[in-house]
Amino acid sequence: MSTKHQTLGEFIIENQSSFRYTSGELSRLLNSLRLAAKVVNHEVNKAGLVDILGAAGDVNIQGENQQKLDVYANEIFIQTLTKRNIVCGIASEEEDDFISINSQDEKHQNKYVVLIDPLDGSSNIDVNVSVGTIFSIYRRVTPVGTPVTMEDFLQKGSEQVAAGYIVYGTSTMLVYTTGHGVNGFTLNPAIGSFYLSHPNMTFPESGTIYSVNEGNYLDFPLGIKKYIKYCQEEAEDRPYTSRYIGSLVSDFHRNMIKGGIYMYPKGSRNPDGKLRLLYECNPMAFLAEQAGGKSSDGYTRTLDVQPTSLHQRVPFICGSKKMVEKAEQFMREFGE
Ligand SMILES: O=P(O)(O)OC[C@H]1O[C@](O)(COP(=O)(O)O)[C@@H](O)[C@@H]1O
Ligand SMILES: [Mg+2]
Ligand SMILES: [Mg+2]
Repeated sequence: MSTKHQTLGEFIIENQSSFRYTSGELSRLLNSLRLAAKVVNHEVNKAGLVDILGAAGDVNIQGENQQKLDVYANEIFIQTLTKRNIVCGIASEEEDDFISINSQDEKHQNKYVVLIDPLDGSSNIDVNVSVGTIFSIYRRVTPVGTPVTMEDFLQKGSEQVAAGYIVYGTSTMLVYTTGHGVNGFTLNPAIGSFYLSHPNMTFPESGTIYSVNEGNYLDFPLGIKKYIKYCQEEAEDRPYTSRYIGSLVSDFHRNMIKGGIYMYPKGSRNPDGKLRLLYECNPMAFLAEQAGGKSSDGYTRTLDVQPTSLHQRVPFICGSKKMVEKAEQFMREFGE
């Protein structure tokens, strides 16, 4: 059967033997994320017709006004994973603390924890610009059958067993890795199935697209300012194009297909950067590296950063290998 006709469900089963652990549990977990993605996609597509736009009225632990779709997506992913007795713990951008889930089946103790950004690009929800969901999966480190602890979540990104995102855009795609390359699946809304549309996705080694919120330019470290000037005035392969959607998932997806770099540096408003290490930077860094790209905070490889808290933020540079290396060179030369 040509891969183009392969559904995500078939692909997961077929590739199960390549997983680090082959108990079928990770396959069931990925299938649950696939299901939750379809439910959220259904709601996203009719945003504007149903009462899902605007603020929900609460503020999350990040101090951000939660959007109704943030709350809805958060509930759908947590319910879907909890009801299926598939994970032993969940951490989410929209939850202050991690959720410990006891197995409903004595004989079967779950081994995986999931960290999610249920709705990425919240500022774009009300203006019909593409948004996403990001997930990161680890095998727990504490004994199976005992309640999960913070230790199970504060693992280095290099320990991820799987990571991915869903982009709710002109089409809805689910893109993920289990450490054996990156594959993209497009949802056929008429049938309600994801099909393998982008096998073995890879970052072009270099590109001419840079994605950064230049509105914060004055605040940027000198190294980043110099790199942006390099893109605009010095690079041999000019002209470069500035493209910034304001949804990490969408900017990353475009740059992975066309070649480019995404940057969210630190600045006076965000002394540690804005993006969250555990459920934004680590999963995107794992995908980037699996697709031949690169990711760091300007100095340290993102996946080597030892997490210290659930919602910690880090500076983030991610994309085509040569472009990230160039930006790192400017950071080493000019620093903060
Ligand atoms: O508006 P800014 O400061 O440029 O930030 C945009 C960035 O913040 C985010 O929206 C943060 O993610 P959330 O929407 O999940 O909070 C990223 O998707 C995006 O790249
Ligand atoms: Mg986000
Ligand atoms: Mg979010």
